[in-house]
Amino acid sequence: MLSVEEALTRILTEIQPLDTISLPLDQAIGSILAQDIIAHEAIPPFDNSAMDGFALLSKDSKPKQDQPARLRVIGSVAAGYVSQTRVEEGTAMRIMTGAPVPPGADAIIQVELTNSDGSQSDWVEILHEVSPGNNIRPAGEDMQNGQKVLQRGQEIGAWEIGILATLGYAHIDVIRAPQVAILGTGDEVVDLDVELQPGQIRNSNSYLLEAAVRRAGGIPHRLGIARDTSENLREKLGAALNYDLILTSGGVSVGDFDLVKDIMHEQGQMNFWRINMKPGKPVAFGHISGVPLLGLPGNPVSSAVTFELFGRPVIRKLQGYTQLLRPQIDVIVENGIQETARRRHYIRAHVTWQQGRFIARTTGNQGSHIMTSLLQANALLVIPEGGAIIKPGGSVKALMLDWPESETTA
Ligand SMILES: Nc1nc2c(c(=O)[nH]1)N[C@H]1C(S)=C(S)[C@@H](COP(=O)(O)OP(=O)(O)OC[C@H]3O[C@@H](n4cnc5c(N)ncnc54)[C@H](O)[C@@H]3O)O[C@H]1N2
Ligand code: MOO
Repeated sequence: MLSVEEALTRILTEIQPLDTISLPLDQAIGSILAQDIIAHEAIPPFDNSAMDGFALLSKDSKPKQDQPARLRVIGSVAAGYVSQTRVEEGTAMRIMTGAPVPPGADAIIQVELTNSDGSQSDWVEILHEVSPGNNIRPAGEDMQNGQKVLQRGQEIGAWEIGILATLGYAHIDVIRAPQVAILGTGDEVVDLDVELQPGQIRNSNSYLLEAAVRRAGGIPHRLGIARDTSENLREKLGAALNYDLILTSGGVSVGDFDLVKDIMHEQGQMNFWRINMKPGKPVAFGHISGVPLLGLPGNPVSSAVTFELFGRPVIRKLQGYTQLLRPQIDVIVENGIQETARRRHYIRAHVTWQQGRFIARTTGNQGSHIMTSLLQANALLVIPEGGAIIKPGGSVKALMLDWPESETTA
């Protein structure tokens, strides 16, 4: 059986980032840039005031015979307007934050350091001496015309959106999000609007996977449920060939109706089957007609955990991300663990930061059918192959499911 690391490497080797599309800026959050971003203008575009106050000649701010300099106020300039009037020696102009510095002035003094007769006053006393450039934000101080500000391959977050908007990029080239087909399998599995008959269960996996795919940045499409016949599975998978990735759940073990692997052999290729892990051993990976297919196990927890470990990195790589894997940290296991499994065990746990340490508490019954073991689980404790006994207060590695991906390879 493959190790988790081998399986990940074999999967990711087969996956390459998708092609580029142009997106309106307001839809680009979370995408990876497919172009370098060059500033085609200086930012700020013009010298402007950092304060509400007065524009003046700095040399006019010197006290005269111990008396504050008194200047004639020749006008006012608000943000959004350009003053044509020149500030000459002995004069000052009222100015607001963000307004262009009027010609002639080489400094701004904030209003709190002046004295005047109010907003209509035609004089102002300068209570502090200022140097040239005081409170002036020069053109190009932030970004210069021609400067490369963002690089191809960078993730677009809210701050990048702000910079792109500042530079006037209304559309940008990004790597497109993958279209992901999700197929449930099994004669026992029915949709949510159907009244359960004896022996039936609801198709929870497809809904969980749909949500998880969306959270990973993919565009999910539930393609229903394939019955346990080769014909029906073939037909349903045939409808999935226009997608970038196919996720199935169920039908990958050794039962009489576990047919996903057969169809992969028949219509494409199976790269591997089975990983030395619990939950999630029977994962199968390959392609049909060139479309990558990740066959996840039917047990709900196995399906959820293997999606996090393998499906999510695939969706990220398709989107052009290079950081694909969640970080692992050392945590203290509050309630201890006794584990004898031969496979590597991923135990659902809730990790919190308490008094300077990360403390993990496992989430109860770890059966791969116990969906409630996923509730509160923000981490998977990694118990090595062969098992381990960890006393209460002992330490173990935890894969942090709610920390941003920071690692590139397995
Ligand atoms: N003889 C063996 N039996 C099993 C083995 C094994 O090694 N030898 N492995 C077990 C393990 S581990 C797992 S995991 C499961 C995986 O089986 P499949 O992936 O083939 O899944 P199914 O048999 O179709 O279903 C398993 C379980 O999950 C429920 N299920 C299926 N689809 C859904 C769905 N869409 N939503 C919710 N629940 C679903 C299904 O009813 C079954 O209870 O195999 C073990 N058996
Ligand atoms: O691998 Mo199965 O997921 O242990 O139940």
